[in-house]
Amino acid sequence: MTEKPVIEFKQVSKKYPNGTVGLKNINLKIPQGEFLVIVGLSGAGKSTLMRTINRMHDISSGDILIDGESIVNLKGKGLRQLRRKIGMIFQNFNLVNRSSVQRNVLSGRVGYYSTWRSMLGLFSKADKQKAVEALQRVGLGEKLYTRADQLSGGQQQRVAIARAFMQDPKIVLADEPIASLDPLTTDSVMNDLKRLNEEFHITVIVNLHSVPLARKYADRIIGLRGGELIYDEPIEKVTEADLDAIYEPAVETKTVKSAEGTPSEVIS
Ligand SMILES: Nc1ncnc2c1ncn2[C@@H]1O[C@H](COP(=O)(O)OP(=O)(O)OP(=O)(O)O)[C@@H](O)[C@H]1O
Repeated sequence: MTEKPVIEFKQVSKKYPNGTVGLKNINLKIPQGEFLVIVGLSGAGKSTLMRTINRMHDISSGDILIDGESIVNLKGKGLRQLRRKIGMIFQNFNLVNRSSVQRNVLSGRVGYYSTWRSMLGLFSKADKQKAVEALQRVGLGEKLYTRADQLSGGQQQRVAIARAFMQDPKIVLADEPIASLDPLTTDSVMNDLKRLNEEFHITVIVNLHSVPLARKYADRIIGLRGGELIYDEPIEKVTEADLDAIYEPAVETKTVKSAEGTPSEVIS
């Protein structure tokens, strides 16, 4: 990789307070503008890995660099600035149901306002216009004044994408963004994410259970198992057999391609 990574994991491990291993010695470099899909069985550590990037989870050892700077000890203003440049999309959308679509989308902007201004909803004219454009970008321009809970699941997720876009993020993390959606809606949500990635060079990291979708949208696929990085390949090199191996039940010794392309033994 010649481009400087926007995100770098250096020997990152995470143990939860109850002793469960979330991540084990992860080394990973993600360049700006990549569409990275994380796959793996349930409990493999996909959400944990994603949530260490915006410090929703703290790590136990190692280091995580964003734009070349360690984020693991950030506090206060530094942490707020980090989170401002990282948008997050959740499986269950995380909208304020009783608020309008406009208010939900504008809330993506709160990192740029003082607490009292954002609590009073005192957003600038420019940001209100930006919200309209963000909604138009996801095909929901006419829903500005609709209450969030009057939208379908797919529409709610697209509002969440518009909200993330309002942050002017460098990175968008999408944690199983399509798990609650039907197949048709799934494509529109994935296409919205891909557009953000391609038009604005935003780094997008998505956790997916669907192998066909991972193949369709990813620039690169990484696989986790038991908190370990067991697979890391650009999409051109990904084979069905590789993906099958990642998804085989964790009962026996497997050989899976490693980041360097050399086979490594994985004992589950
Ligand atoms: N807050 C927590 N406390 C203790 N253990 C946790 C916590 N969150 C996750 N774990 C454990 O850490 C491991 C990794 O979980 P994680 O949610 O990252 O997996 P995942 O690959 O995202 O799974 P899924 O696809 O089911 O969402 C699992 O064994 C899980 O039970």
